[in-house]
Amino acid sequence: MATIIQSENLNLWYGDHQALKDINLSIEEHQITALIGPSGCGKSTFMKTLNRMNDLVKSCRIEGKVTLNGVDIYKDMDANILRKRVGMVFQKANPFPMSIYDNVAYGPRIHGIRSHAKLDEIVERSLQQAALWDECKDRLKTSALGMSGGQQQRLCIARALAVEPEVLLMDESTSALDPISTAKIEDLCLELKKKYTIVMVTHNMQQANRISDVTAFFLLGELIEAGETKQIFLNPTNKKTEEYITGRFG
Ligand SMILES: Nc1ncnc2c1ncn2[C@@H]1O[C@H](COP(=O)(O)OP(=O)(O)OP(=O)(O)O)[C@@H](O)[C@H]1O
Repeated sequence: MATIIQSENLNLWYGDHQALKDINLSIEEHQITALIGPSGCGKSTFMKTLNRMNDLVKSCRIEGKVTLNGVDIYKDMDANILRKRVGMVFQKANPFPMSIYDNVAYGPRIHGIRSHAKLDEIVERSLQQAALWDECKDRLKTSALGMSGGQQQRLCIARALAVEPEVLLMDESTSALDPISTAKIEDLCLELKKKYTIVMVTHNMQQANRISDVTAFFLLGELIEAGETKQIFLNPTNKKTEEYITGRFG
């Protein structure tokens, strides 16, 4: 197993508020890493440091290091290249107000792909990978906004996959979905990890337990404990982790 992303002594402030405190965490290739913890503990903030989404927040200041395959993403990597390699899917599906096809072709077009044949191929491959092709192959030119919530979220996954990232960040990507759509996305994640590395924020303990390989528990900006999911859920080292996963707070 190889480490793909590593955070080293990572500290982050929004103005005077320190939202991340000395986070050291390795993300392993082809694994699903779940970030858990109560609201406001820094899970999303940490995840956003992995593709520099916090660059967009003016008050945000970062110290420490995040590396992608050993390269410092804050010092030695262009943010656009980084975001192509580390894609993101948000809590609420956010398809662009355009056709299904154009949503998926959007990223590849931005990265300079013009050939219709090539774009057709990418759109089909990405929708296949997102387990959406069969449901929408006959309506590719219709608006993405006419899809169900679960379909829209899988479309956002297809859009992220279209630029062939290495890592997929998923920020509570099933929290707005019904159980059937959630199960579809969970199955999809298990399939996708063969090719990609997935980091997900989830409030759903069963979900973390069901599909992740590694679980990291955050509390008040600190990484309390990270380890193999089975161990974290069956035999956590830290009392606070145990209290959280058994629902005693949060
Ligand atoms: N853009 C921002 N500007 C200022 N403070 C922020 C910003 N984003 C997050 N924070 C603060 O940083 C802390 C961590 O927030 P973050 O969203 O990372 O938590 P979280 O664990 O993902 O929470 P939730 O589970 O509710 O999404 C919180 O105190 C939050 O108010």
